[in-house]
Amino acid sequence: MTPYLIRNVSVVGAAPTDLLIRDGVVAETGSGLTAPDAGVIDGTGLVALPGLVDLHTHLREPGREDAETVESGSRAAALGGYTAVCAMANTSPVADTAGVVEQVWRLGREAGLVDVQPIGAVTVGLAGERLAELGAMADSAARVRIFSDDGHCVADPKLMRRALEYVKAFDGIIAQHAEEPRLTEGAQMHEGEVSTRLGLTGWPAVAEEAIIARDVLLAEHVGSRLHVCHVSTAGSVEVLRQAKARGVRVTAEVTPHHLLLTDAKAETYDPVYKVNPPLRTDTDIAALRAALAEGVIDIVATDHAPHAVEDKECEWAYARPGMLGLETALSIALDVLGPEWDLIAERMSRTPARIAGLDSHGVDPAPGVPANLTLVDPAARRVIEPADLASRSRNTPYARMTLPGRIVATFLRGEPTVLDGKAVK
Ligand SMILES: NC(=O)N[C@@H](CC(=O)O)C(=O)O
Repeated sequence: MTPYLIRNVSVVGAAPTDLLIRDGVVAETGSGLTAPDAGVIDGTGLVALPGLVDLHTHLREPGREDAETVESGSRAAALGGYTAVCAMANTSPVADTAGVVEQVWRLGREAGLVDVQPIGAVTVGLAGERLAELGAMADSAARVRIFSDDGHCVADPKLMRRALEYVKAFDGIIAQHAEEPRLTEGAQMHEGEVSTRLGLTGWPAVAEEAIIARDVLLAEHVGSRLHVCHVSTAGSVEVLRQAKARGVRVTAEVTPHHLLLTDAKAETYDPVYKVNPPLRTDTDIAALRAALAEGVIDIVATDHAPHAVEDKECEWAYARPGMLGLETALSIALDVLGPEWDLIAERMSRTPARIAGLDSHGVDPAPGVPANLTLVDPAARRVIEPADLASRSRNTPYARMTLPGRIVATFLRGEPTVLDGKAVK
């Protein structure tokens, strides 16, 4: 394993230092380090962050390998500065058995570009009718701790209660896609002034807020851990704020796109902007940004949702919801939060690693720490070209936008997965 000496790099925004990476760990830090056998990276002007951790990634394998594979999604993740991703269960077949989660976990190991931690389905086939084999998935080689029917809401309150109770035995988490299905029947976009003008059926904020309110009460009642996926409204933030103040064991994520883009994008009728939950309003964005800074929202998660061209480049009503996120998330965070490195490390690495129980991730580079880290050039600006993305899909909402920041290198257990901004394998 080649050692690497990163010279003069700022670790999470601190004064520049050298970092020696050897045998999978950060071996030494300090100024003027020497290591004749090491590859040298000039870190001047660069920021080293603990490798990013995504709690919400759709890798599409098994079943839709035309849209993404574990390998292509892992490569996209590494290029985005990630060293670990949690793979959502809405594959085909659904990841609702030990066999499927082990398959995804093994494919992640074979790709070797990021740690792939499978998320198991809560209900069989995501159908919302009976619990999947949560215990078998937890006991499998994949050691599943997070369960989610993401893409679907666990709408039945009794089933949600049972799921929360079941995972409590191993300190597991139910990650809820908060969407009351009766309130979003036929929904195409956020319910508001723009949907009224365009004549598209609306997805009201209350459909999300009602489920979060119910679920924090259920989690409180049974004393279990709840995670709320892709929070998108100001009202949801208030429900979460109250729950956290009461000590409910709830964590929440926001996506980069919900921090930046509004429902006004629907006026283009370009389905690249169709997503679940839908893009909301400026008021929601302001509340989400404040909640993220405060910690009412714990983390940024991408909800990277690759879709094949035929599922996306069609009429708005027929297009699948979802957009790419892994290769642009850090740039959007930098754009939205500014160079707040400690906050970025907290929300995109340390806290998601802690929630997911990925102990070797989310730790700031320091002597003896596993070398899972990424190097960012904050001064760089890049134009997003969909054709240049490593994802098999092209549905980025940031096409041809100029975004700040570039991932220069990523290391997974001391091995570079990205060097000079390019994937190593
Ligand atoms: N977030 C999305 O818009 N899409 C997700 C699932 C979902 O949450 O609908 C997907 O799997 O494509």
